[in-house]
Amino acid sequence: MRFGTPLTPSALRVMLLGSGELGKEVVIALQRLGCEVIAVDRYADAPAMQLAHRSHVIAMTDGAALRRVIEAERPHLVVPEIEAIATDMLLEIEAEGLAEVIPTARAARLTMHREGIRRLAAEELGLPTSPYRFADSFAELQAAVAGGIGYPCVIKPVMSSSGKGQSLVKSTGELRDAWDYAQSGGRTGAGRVIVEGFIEFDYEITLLTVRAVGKDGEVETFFCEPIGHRQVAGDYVESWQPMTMSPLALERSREIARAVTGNLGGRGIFGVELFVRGDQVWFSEVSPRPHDTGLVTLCSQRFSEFELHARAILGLPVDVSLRRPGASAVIYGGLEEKGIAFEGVTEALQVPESDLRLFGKPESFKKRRMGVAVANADSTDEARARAKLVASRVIPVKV
Ligand SMILES: Nc1ncnc2c1ncn2[C@@H]1O[C@H](COP(=O)(O)OP(=O)(O)OP(=O)(O)O)[C@@H](O)[C@H]1O
Ligand SMILES: NCC(=O)N[C@@H]1O[C@H](COP(=O)([O-])[O-])[C@@H](O)[C@H]1O
Ligand SMILES: [Mg+2]
Repeated sequence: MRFGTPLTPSALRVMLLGSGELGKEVVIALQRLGCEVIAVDRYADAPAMQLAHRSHVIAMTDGAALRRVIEAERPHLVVPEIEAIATDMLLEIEAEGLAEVIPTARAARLTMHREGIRRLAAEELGLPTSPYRFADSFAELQAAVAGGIGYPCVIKPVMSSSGKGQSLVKSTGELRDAWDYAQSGGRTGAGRVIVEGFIEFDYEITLLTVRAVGKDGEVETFFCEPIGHRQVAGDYVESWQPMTMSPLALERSREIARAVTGNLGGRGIFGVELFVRGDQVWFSEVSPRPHDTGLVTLCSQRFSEFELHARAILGLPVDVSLRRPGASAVIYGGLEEKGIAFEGVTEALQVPESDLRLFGKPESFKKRRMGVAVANADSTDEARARAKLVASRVIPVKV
């Protein structure tokens, strides 16, 4: 990769498809390494757009619109930041050599859709997963549950994230509402759902896995320390690193992560989501990009997951070492308002070893993630208490 000067013909141009809080940190990391960054998303003034050299608002699921913006900007690298993108067009763009897609267009296509990644993991790679079926109608959903998945089960749109459209269903009476919610709650509208058998896990982790060029010039796999996290209604509320695991569970987690990221290929960071009970490990899903639970690495690692992503995609060496135990806690909007303000920031940052990100999203929703608190301590328990205290002191208010 040749590093140049932004806004001149020598620039190394990187286009982000998706410009949320995760992309914002990637932009910072890329710009520190002298890249020219173009941010794209479905709405104006998205967090990463507020920093990028240029930005574009398009429907990223519209292939023609995606091609137009890539042809106009001619980025060297195209970096998906969200799953809802016209990934068939990314395959074409990669095949034509128009731009390099991170980590690969195939990885973006398989993971945008729960069916693609689930069939790859369970049916091709033979990895342990929850039992699952797909359904295109309420009748098919009923048949899938009656035909073996049973209760409790989890129902999700095939294209969604952060728990959007997801329900935990405990009995037949709740099935209709779950179907309706999956039809209205996904990121790209109605359609197919996955129904998964519920895994009674002891805990769940994200294993950040980096594919980056190693000492001998070949792509190697690096594992960050596991991240523990807690989810409410399918959305992450807090995470911590390192998560203590049995040696066997950690080894199995790494084997699964190596298998799935090795198949997806390319360079970059992957968030491999795993459920753990005792020494047993199940693959849940994978993001071929930074992961929300990995926000904790802003304080816990030598290089955050965003810096690691930037380094890996630019072909630079990585260092995945932990710096100090840390934790993150989400700050929700709590309000349905545009241009909200935040009170209590001074008090929040009086908590020892703490820090804060306010993402700058132009509009708040009750359950929209608007910021995150991070904190370090000697132990993850103490770091969690600190991060939660910081988050609780930040109060979103209407202006
Ligand atoms: N089959 C399952 N058994 C038990 N818990 C589950 C199952 N599927 C999902 N969950 C719970 O719901 C959470 C969110 O599920 P999942 O990761 O599939 O959704 P998502 O919308 O892709 O979330 P994100 O985008 O934040 O990763 C999981 O982290 C887990 O806590
Ligand atoms: N679990 C995936 C995830 O956390 N993605 C992050 O949330 C943003 C969308 O937020 P929004 O829905 O508030 O616009 C995405 O752009 C990405 O940064
Ligand atoms: Mg998930």
